[in-house]
Amino acid sequence: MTSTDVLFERLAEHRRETEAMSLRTLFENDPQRFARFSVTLDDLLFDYSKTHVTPETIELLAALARAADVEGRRDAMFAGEKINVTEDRAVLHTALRADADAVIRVDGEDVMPEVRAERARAARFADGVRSGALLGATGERFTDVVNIGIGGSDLGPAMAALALAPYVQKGLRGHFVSNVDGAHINDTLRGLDPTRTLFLVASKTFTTQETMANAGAARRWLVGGLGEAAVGAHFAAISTNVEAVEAFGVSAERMFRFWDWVGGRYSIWSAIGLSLMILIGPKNYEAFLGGAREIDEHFRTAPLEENIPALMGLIGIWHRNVCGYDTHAVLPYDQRLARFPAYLQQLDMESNGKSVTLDGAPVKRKTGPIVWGEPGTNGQHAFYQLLHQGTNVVPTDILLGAVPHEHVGDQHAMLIANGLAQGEAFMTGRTTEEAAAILRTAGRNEDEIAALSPHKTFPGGRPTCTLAYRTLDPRTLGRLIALYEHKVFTQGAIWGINSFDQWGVELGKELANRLIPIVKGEAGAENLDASTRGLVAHLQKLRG
Ligand SMILES: O=P(O)(O)OC[C@H]1O[C@](O)(CO)[C@@H](O)[C@@H]1O
Repeated sequence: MTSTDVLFERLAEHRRETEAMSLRTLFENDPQRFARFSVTLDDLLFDYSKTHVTPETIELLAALARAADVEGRRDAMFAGEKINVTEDRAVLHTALRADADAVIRVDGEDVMPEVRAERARAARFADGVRSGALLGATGERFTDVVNIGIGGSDLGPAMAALALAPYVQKGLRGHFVSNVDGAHINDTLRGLDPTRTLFLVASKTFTTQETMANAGAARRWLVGGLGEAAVGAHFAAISTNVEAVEAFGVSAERMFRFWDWVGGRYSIWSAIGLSLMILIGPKNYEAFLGGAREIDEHFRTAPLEENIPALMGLIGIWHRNVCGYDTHAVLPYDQRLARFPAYLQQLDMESNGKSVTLDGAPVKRKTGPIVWGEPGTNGQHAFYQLLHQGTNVVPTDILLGAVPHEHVGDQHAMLIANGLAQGEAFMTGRTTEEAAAILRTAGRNEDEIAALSPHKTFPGGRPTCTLAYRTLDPRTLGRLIALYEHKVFTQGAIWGINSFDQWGVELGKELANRLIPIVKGEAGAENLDASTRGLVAHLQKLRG
């Protein structure tokens, strides 16, 4: 048995000893509970007191992190070691937001001069679009920026452009096309004017089927409107694959590079963020990077017991491996974070949805949970019923911003009150006796009370972590993303998996490529399994 196995066993035993104690009791027994189980970092507050942890739980979890050498692995990542072993790559999204004078080496070479130079090029381009120095082929100013990408080349900029809408320059609109479904590009282009539209083709590999198909469609649309000669002025590309970009016909000065040591789901900090940089401006984009840098510094230096992303990861381990909860809901009480749960799905599930350890052996325990969520208060009227009374316990993260960008009556107070109320309700629940007492006060008779009170009982004890911040500005968005990145890192290190590859997406891609000619009727279906063959035949019949 390894030292981590021993600690997992001790955690299981500790869980058995403490499970019966309700969250209510934990609060009653310890007036210092909130102070004990919350951490602040400037305006940011991470409150994990509404989870079933005691000082001993945190001690054991921190010991587990130390036994798994989370700190050593963290330092190896920041130092540019090739911790993505299956792809033989460094993992250095942190270099993209590092200090101005940082020196970070990969294979002995300082990558920072190139990082800075490429960001400066992107900033010049963004400024050119924003100021009107860079115009379309007919001399019009760009008003619409269409990012064409998918996964990490879409979710980050799309999520962030919505989150930072108050910072978008007036007169500029961002659009994000990802799905290979032609409806997506079609609906986006409808209503756009080619003379004022700039396309950014964003793809790390520049081979991704969806992106290449959509880029081709955009090119045809533009050529249809303005002719072939206009392509150069209306397209830019972001990729690690110089040759493929050139082959697509984008000139070198319209190509923005990043490097194989930036994972797709960690690439918002690279030129993949160009659409965001154009929309909010290089200065705001720098503040966004700066926010992430603050969290990097905190993650690198704070002791595990006061380290917010490490604690987020450890509490996630507690919920996943010790309490046995399968999913994790992220509930931002901040409408502009509507796409944040989707962004985190890729970050967390593509990183930690793994079944083998770094050396290829089967994992000994469950890895990444299913991550999902919707902004509050919308989710309250959809799936919270299950969160409160369902048979699955779902740990939640509630995100709360103190200061809104706009003041619409007293709606912000209503929003915050709802977020706080849900955390409180998840925690305290309502006993059957309490439900009965409320019914009695409402004048119900004893038969009605007996019939109704079980339905009006809330088990409570449903764990919540709350992240509160001043306002959703570029710096804060950078901090929030980096917190979750390092949370995912902490968990991957404890599970001993590679959080930086994504081989699990390959099989579906291969099979789709094999099926395209079959679906088009250009190849026979005889080698397919009976179900897929039957489905192809049915769809072909419907397609006529
Ligand atoms: O940027 P690319 O190379 O087009 O890849 C897009 C996405 O596809 C994936 O490889 C998964 O299919 C993601 O990891 C990545 O973010």
